[in-house]
Amino acid sequence: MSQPDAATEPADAPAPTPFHRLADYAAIPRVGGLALSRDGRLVIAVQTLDPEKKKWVSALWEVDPEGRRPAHRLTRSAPGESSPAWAPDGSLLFTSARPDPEATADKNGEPKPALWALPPGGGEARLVLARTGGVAGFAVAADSGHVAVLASTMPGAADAEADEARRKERKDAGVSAVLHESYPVRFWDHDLGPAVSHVYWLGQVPPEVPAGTAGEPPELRDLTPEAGPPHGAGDEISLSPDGRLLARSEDVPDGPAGRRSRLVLQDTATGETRVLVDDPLADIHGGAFSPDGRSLVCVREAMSTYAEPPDYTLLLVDVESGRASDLTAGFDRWPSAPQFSADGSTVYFLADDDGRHAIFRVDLDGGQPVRLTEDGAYSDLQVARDGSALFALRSGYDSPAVPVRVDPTAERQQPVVLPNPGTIERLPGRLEEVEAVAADGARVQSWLVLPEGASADNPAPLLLWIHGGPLMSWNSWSWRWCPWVLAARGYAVLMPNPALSQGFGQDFVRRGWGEWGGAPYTDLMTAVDAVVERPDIDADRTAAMGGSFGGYMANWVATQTDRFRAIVTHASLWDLDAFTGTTDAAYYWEKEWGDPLREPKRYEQNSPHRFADAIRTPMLVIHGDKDYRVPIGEGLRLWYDLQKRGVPSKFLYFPDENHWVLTPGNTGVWYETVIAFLAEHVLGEEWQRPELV
Ligand SMILES: CSCC[C@H](NC(C)=O)C(=O)N[C@@H](C)C(=O)N[C@@H](CO)C(=O)O
Repeated sequence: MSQPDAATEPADAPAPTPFHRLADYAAIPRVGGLALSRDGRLVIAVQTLDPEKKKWVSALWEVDPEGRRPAHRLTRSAPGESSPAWAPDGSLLFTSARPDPEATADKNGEPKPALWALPPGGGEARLVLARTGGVAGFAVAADSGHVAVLASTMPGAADAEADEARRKERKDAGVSAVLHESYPVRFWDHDLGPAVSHVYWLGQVPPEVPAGTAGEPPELRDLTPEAGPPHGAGDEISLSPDGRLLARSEDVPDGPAGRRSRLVLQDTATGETRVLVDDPLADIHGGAFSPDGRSLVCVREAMSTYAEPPDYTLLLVDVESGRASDLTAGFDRWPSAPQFSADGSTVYFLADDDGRHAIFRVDLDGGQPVRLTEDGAYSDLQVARDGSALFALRSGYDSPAVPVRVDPTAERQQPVVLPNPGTIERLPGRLEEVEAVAADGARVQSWLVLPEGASADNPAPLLLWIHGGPLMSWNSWSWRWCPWVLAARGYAVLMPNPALSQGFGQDFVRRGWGEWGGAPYTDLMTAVDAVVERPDIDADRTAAMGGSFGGYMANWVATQTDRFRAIVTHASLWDLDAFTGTTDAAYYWEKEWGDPLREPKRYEQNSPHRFADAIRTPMLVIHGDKDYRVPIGEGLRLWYDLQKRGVPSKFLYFPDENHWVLTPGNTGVWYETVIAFLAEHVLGEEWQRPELV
């Protein structure tokens, strides 16, 4: 089945949906962060294309929590606004790299995010705090309104002036080098050091000064003067409601080239610090205070070993004594993002469950967690202060993220969608949930997107999409991997959750632990086998695609079977040994794979590069040079190995994208190139080279 690509039709012909034309797709508003005030005002961050269509820019919009009035835009600036949080007086704090209208000169050079406040009654936002290295994040105390900020700081800089002077010294001397004495040295897409993150106490947001008057820069107190490489004071902070205590997850050395995180508590008046939860066998993070500030709930992530995958649970911690108890013992899912209820008697949290990312509730006085939502994937959970409602962002394959209201007392509910600028009116096809049974009896759940018109008379070509992680699952909307863009071009897209996927229990993860080429691969084939039996799917025209771990698996598929007509592999792992030594956090992988020198077995059995000679399927390799998670060496070596063997292949290389392709222009050519490659090999059409690459 082939459908005309609206992109090739006259530009003024109306497209049936925004997924038919990549320009329309890029222009869909994208809803991000959500924040609820104590008096029930709701704000979301919405990304739209800038006038030049070179980047997506985020602005803050107010949403009616009752769902009666349309959302309206609160902020407007070229660099955009993000990370909204309400202060108890009703002012709205956010970060933005917008210029300060009061500033006489731009001391900072390249604009960096600063802390801004919009007054309670609306009007002009004002600059609260700027730092040369930018404001990386902040926390507001729910009752007192005290503020703590995260800012990157040069070693030994006691104040903002010294920090600025040290940065200038390096710049003037043309020095960008960093001397490391600990592991790791990079994170995601940036180098670590020499500046590291510090936590500063701002206290109350200083009052506004009359227009035209130069206010004194606010006084900051460094709560973490000892913060050092590689990660400084971390990037996760929360304040007790009265602002007296600050909890943060702190990164500490754990064996040679290893790290783990622990929870520390600081007295914000004295800076005195004590370790609240430190477990040599676990990472501790995500601390949230109870409304009375006497307890904390946090996530304990039992570290994986060669034999066992990680496991997660929620800890309820007494702030005074540090005594911790397991709130979700026996719950065979991985809880995250916990929040107390308004009266402190319950904790709400999120967890992957059966192809969903649901909201759960667990009572402090015992009992098993209860699932509150039926379908969809939730994030940005907010608890109303009067206990009447929860607010969150909900997405799924039926919708991108939209703000919703959730009843805290109802189970397995469909939430109320609140008016917002990101709702999609029509999708180019339909969504089904399907399942298959593996040889060992395990159930393999999948999402199947079907294009309009797919039928026995007009069976759709099939794309197998393989998720990354691998410890995650297909359950939420992704703008980077949006199946509807392919459905609008006539493809069915199968998104299976094979062994190692989250939300199906610990045993389901164990099935694939250390054996990526085993059950995770055979589960995917089981899912494909079941779907190609359907009359509305064309079993002869299929392709496999994946990114990151999904790219690993796409490579593995290429070495194991010739059943697909094409393979697309993005940011993929090719040589597991080389990858483990060069990724930004080797310790994350070494636990599962073992020391590459002393325990080579798993590397040898599961590394696709060792089976390169078996590849016959045409491959599209995609990689970004700023990818420090799966470094570019993986893509380069894969490309070389394919070229040496004469495998029909193409390499879409992004010199300045990271693990993800994020700019509108590059996103457009990503989809264009993938669509052209699939059209050639799956649909048998002539190769059409995308114009701009
Ligand atoms: C919770 S999934 C594990 C994430 C993993 N973390 C580290 C420290 O390496 C990771 O980044 N895995 C990548 C190889 C990957 O597959 N990433 C996927 C999912 O995050 C992606 O789409 O980028």
